[in-house]
Amino acid sequence: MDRLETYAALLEKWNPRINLVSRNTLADLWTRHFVDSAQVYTLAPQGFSHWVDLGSGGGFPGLVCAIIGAEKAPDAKFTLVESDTRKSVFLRTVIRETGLHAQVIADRIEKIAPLNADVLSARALADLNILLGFAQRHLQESGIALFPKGVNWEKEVQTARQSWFFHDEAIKSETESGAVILRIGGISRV
Ligand SMILES: C[S@@+](CC[C@H](N)C(=O)[O-])C[C@H]1O[C@@H](n2cnc3c(N)ncnc32)[C@H](O)[C@@H]1O
Repeated sequence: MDRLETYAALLEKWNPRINLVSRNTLADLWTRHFVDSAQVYTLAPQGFSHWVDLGSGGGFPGLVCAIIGAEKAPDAKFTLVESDTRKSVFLRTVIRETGLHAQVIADRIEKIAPLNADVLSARALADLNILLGFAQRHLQESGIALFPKGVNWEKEVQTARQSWFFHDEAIKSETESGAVILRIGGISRV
């Protein structure tokens, strides 16, 4: 909780300058962003060792998961990929101020070397079809992808099946009616 409080204070301080979360969700930071991200952590497999969050922005869900992981999985490594330099500086600042075991790669997901994650997350980054391409590049064969998705998730899954084989489970979101977290594994091209 101390780490989350530090994170929240930095977010409130930096947000007017770099728009890490939309201004109308800042008042609702704890539910809309912290709890929403924390629920993703609960779906990760036991004993994971490298969690990669793509397009982290202000750190959701990756940084919140890294904060939980600092206590629940102290040996695990967290990597956040964010191409926007100013947002990366913010993420590194929170990591330093909270003493987390996490690194930030300030580059494009498509450009960097494969990260070999066993857990991969991404919220509000891209269509499932695109996300599966990212997952194929950065996730181990036996790894698990966790993608929060809005009410149109079924359509996204249907479309993605035209290009990808995968098994999926849709877990109801605790924070948004009709939304889910897709838990996906066994990803390969059709
Ligand atoms: C809509 S924001 C979502 C941020 C955060 N995941 C959240 O849910 O609050 C998408 C973020 O992904 C980053 N991004 C988009 N395309 C990217 C790419 N190809 N490589 C790395 N970062 C990317 C953007 O800079 C932006 O910060």
